[in-house]
Amino acid sequence: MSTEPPWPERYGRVVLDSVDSTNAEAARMAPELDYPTWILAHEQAAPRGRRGNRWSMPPGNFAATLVMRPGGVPGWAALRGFMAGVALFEALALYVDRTRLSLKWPNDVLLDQGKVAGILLESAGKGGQVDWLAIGIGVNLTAAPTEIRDAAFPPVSVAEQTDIRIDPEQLLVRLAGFYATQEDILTQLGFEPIRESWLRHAARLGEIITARTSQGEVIGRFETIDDAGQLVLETEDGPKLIPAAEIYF
Ligand SMILES: O=C(O)CCCC[C@@H]1SC[C@@H]2NC(=O)N[C@@H]21
Repeated sequence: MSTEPPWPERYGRVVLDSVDSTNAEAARMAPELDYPTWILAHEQAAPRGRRGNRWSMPPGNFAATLVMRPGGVPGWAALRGFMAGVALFEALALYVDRTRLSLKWPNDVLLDQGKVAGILLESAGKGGQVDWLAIGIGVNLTAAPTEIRDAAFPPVSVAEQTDIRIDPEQLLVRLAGFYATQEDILTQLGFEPIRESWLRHAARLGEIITARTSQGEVIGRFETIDDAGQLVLETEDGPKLIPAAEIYF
């Protein structure tokens, strides 16, 4: 891959040797932000994962956060997790055979059925309006963390699964390009084409899966995601819409 694509217009870029967490840095930068900005760090001392979990970042892995002030209601901002998932899928597919990659709802990337990347959305706002949104993306490029949290989806890394070495800064340029395209699609055509792209790469679509929610488990056929990104399961009691859950295959 010799030619470097251009950095997308109207996006800033900050590259740090080390930080506590790129999402924490995003929150600090947000009040002064003029335009959406990618923050990449080569080291994170306190990376965070979804649901209050810690995220582990062995050296050489990818850690970046896109911080923006998109305005609008939280549900609309949350669609950007799917946009980031599609963009990350496309960026990784420049290096790795795309048939080995898939998207696990809501926004993990799987490589050979193991978790290779996770996305953490954090936001703040008031009066029902989003003030800022941080889309934090971690990709196991060189090594998977050794502490296995989710035995159903053991962490894997690109290097260990494929022998392919990806430079984090090079991946960022490609990811930022694909992400900017997703924003253009959202502006011009709405969420529907993004929903369709996400579904094309979805893991286990049409199969029976288990969603573990705060109210218990729901088992059903993974039919689709709706226009708010909710999981739609066809269960014995009819269709169920699930806004938040961990899913198991
Ligand atoms: O739990 C998950 O699946 C989401 C993990 C997200 C990790 C990334 S690494 C870059 C950004 N900064 C953080 O502190 N977390 C996210």
